[in-house]
Amino acid sequence: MTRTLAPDGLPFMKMHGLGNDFVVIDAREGDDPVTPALARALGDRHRGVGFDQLAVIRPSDRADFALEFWNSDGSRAGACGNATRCVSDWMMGQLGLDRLSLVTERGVLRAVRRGDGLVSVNMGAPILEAAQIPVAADPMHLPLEGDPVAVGMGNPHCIFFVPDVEAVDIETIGPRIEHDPIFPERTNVEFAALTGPDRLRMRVWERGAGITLACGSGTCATAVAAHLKGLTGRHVLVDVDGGQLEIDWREDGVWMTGPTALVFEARLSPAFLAAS
Ligand SMILES: N[C@@H](CCC[C@H](N)C(=O)O)C(=O)O
Repeated sequence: MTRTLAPDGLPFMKMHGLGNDFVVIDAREGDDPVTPALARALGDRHRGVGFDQLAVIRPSDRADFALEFWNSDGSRAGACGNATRCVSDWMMGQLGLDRLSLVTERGVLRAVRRGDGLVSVNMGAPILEAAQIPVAADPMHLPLEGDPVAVGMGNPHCIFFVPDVEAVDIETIGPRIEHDPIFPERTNVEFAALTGPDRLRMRVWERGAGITLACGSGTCATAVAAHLKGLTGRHVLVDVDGGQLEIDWREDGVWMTGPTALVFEARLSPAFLAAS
């Protein structure tokens, strides 16, 4: 990869979806500036900008644009639902559209701005091959009852249904499950409970980022798991720490809808780029 060290720095945007926050770099023109080291430096909330994920916009000949995701620990992620909604919303504004297509590691996805201003993205079909994890919660020596469900949304998720989500010590249990050897690529970990008809409460430990206020792909995976367990229908509301997402598992994929926010636009200094 070559590095862009423009004399006036590198433009970026800060966005969030329900407090799941992102730095977004538009790399459709110019050299590729992103390396694992730059992602880690930028993700540092004290010495960088701080984010849960870094999203890089690239050109595509298959869709309106392509998106690539990095976690704050410098690892890559195959999917990020909230960043997909945020960047799609911004891109629809730039292109004067109210719907568009984009390419991620999952393939071509579609995004739409609804009449109420919320943005929906089709995250594609869930991957259910590993839906019953071969190891139950007990042998993992976890203080949790019930076996987890594994759902892929272009990235791995392991969902535990628990009686009281607020009582789970996510900071302790989350990293143990993320790094358990049964997940060779590590995993995102969700803790969920049914709180009403077709309504779920979910908290998350994200692979490569830790506790976040929302995880779009995790919310999709949790809704799929809840339906597979017979707890809900295919259309659910999910309350996460940062707000609420609407999930609709349709014939053509799992649609996720929620708010987006552009917080500010700025430039990374050449000195920061040179040091990272
Ligand atoms: N916050 C995201 C998920 C980000 C990627 C995840 N941490 C991974 O490593 O798979 C979302 O909104 O989906």
